[in-house]
Amino acid sequence: MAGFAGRLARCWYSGFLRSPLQVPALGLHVGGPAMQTSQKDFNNAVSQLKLLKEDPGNEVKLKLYALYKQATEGPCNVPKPGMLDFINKTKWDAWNALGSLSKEAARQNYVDLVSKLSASSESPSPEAPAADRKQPESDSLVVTSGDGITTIRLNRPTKKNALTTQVTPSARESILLVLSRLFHSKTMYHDIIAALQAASKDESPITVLTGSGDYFCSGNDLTNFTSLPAGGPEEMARSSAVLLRDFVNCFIDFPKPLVAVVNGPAVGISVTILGLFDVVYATDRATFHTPFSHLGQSPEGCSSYTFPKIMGSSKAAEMLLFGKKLTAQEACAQGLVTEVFPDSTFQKEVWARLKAYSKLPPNAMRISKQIIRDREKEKLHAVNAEESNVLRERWLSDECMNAIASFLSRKSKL
Ligand SMILES: CCCCCCCCCCC/C=C/C(=O)SCCNC(=O)CCNC(=O)[C@H](O)C(C)(C)COP(=O)(O)OP(=O)(O)OC[C@H]1O[C@@H](n2cnc3c(N)ncnc32)[C@H](O)[C@@H]1OP(=O)(O)O
Repeated sequence: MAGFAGRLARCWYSGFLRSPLQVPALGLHVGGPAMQTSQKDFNNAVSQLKLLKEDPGNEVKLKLYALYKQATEGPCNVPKPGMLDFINKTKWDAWNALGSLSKEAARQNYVDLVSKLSASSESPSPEAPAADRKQPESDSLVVTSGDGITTIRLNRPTKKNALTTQVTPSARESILLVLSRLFHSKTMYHDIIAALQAASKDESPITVLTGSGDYFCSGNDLTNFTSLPAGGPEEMARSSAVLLRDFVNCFIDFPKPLVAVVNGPAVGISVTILGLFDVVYATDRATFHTPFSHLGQSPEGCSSYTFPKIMGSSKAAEMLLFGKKLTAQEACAQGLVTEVFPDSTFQKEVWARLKAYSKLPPNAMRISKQIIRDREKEKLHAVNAEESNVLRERWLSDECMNAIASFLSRKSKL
């Protein structure tokens, strides 16, 4: 007890417990020296936010939004938006969660949060940009070329490289712009399409898709479903089906050797498109999971056609209908993966091999790919169109809505 009291006292004196109460969900101060922040400090923080070099992520942006509203308007005083108005409901929830926090305390929390973000965005990034970094379409996707290889790297490691339709805002965007861009604009899917189109015409003989961090990709970002456009769910489903079809078409039509360097687990659409790659190298840590039924959805990426062809109809059904997760070794035995490498040597071995392959005559490789793939293209486009149409319906189903709501409320994980 004495030890605990001593530690408590030391914490108190070192300022750790300066603010005696906290709102647990957001980790916010609600008392103590909060009253000392002036309107000027607050205005400075609002300006400072515009200079951030890195996207703080949607969760932090929501906190900032809520604190800004509380600091300027006081406790939430507007009616709760409807169930399907996901975005406004999420914003309302964040603001409402601040309860009766005073305007002064909200100002203090806002200033503290911005100053923390500014400090961390000034420290050097752990992944320094490669010297040959070419066209960063956004921070979520990094495209580099070198050694005869163009590498398209999914770069949202904190979200397991989920494919978002929300844009990573670049530096110098005002809070209003940051918030408005939370909703719609160019997406990671569009960035990948653009990167593939550029790579199809560039000098590199080989193109690679890989991920940053411990995941290859966790599939479609399920929070994409919260961005309801003006036309409501029907419009969201319609435009998403068009986006999906265009996205998959780029893989079907890609003219050069396309290699997946699967650096960790892969989920959903990042698994299904593998059937459209020429070669798939995987670390032994990778797993392959298509939980479409769990999500009330259905197969895409031409997997309803390529998977039965690659692994036989019954193995394909176990993955696509029942969501059986394959280990890297199983995926290799079933033909989805070309070769599995020990995680400790994965990067070294794979890149050395790809560098050697990239020295092969590029035209010969393109022509060989054409002969192998061309007779299937028409069929693949038809399958892609059909899968996208079926998904359009699925996205409006209760099964799908409930599964997404469940993930968003953190009740379910795969
Ligand atoms: C209608 C709108 C669509 C518009 C676009 C259409 C375009 C085509 C769409 C094609 C259809 C695609 C289908 C699919 O891909 S289905 C597969 C979807 N993916 C999932 O269901 C995976 C969900 N994630 C998880 O189950 C777990 O996060 C996972 C097992 C991947 C990892 O678990 P772990 O415990 O290791 O890590 P965390 O859960 O703590 O994850 C860290 C943070 O990352 C967030 N995260 C991870 N994956 C996703 C995701 N797919 N969507 C959204 N967010 C994701 C996770 O929430 C954590 O975030 P926080 O730190 O903020 O909590």
